[in-house]
Amino acid sequence: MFKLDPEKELSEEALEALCMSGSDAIMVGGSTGITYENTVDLMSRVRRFELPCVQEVSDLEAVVPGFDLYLTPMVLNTEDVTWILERHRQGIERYGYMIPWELVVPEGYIVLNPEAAVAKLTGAKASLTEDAIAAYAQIADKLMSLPIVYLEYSGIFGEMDTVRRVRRGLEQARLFYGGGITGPSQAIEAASAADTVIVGNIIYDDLEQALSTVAAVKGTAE
Ligand SMILES: CC(C)=CCC/C(C)=C/CC/C(C)=C/CC/C(C)=C/CC/C(C)=C/CC/C(C)=C/CC/C(C)=C/COP(=O)(O)OP(=O)(O)O
Ligand SMILES: O=P(O)(O)OC[C@@H](O)CO
Ligand SMILES: [Mg+2]
Repeated sequence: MFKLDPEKELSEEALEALCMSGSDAIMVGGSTGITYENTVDLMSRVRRFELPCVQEVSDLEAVVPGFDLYLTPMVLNTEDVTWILERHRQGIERYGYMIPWELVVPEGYIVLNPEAAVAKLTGAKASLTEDAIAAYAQIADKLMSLPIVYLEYSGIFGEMDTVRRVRRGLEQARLFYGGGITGPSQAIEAASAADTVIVGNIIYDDLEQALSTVAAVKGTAE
């Protein structure tokens, strides 16, 4: 899945290449600079193509009707309750009966790069032992019954042994991996360790490398 950041510029050609790449879906989201306007704009551009388009909700001002799904992060490794349930309470109070609950899917986020914007924003305690990471994942899977555990290494390529260990411990949750995938070999590694891989920043740094991850993950590379 490609994660497109509404704050960043993307040419029509680049967007078309991403949407026609064979990727399973486009996720729209980012941790900073997300507005209603830039989200609507990106959603309507992606909507010209047939693949599913999901919003990863990060700001209450930027909730946009019309996505296929709403992924809702809950950051598990922060002590700031804002990012676990307070924004969510505010969202429910604000949008009430307009919320299409059948389209809302919570994600148990474990933020693992202390330098990432998301770690700073949420005050995540991101320098964790492997045991602690595995324990957070078990909380998401077994205590909270969250359908998605997201290992978020945003900006750096993570420790694949840790990703594999987390996945082995999950009973019902799907494991999302995101962070530092800059080409096909890392995409293959991550895809063999997790259920879903998310490719973000490289889209804006080297589009060809980003595109090459799709065939690599799907095993259709020449
Ligand atoms: C009416 C309607 C259509 C409603 C649907 C919306 C909905 C789900 C309503 C239900 C109410 C509800 C549960 C709302 C939640 C609202 C909310 C704002 C929750 C907070 C989410 C959260 C924890 C945000 C913190 C930041 C975060 C985890 C962002 C995720 C994306 C991410 C990590 C991007 C990477 O960031 P990037 O910008 O790329 O950073 P780098 O610089 O590191 O690259
Ligand atoms: O931008 P990168 O490092 O590819 O990470 C992808 C995604 O997990 C970010 O939320
Ligand atoms: Mg990014």
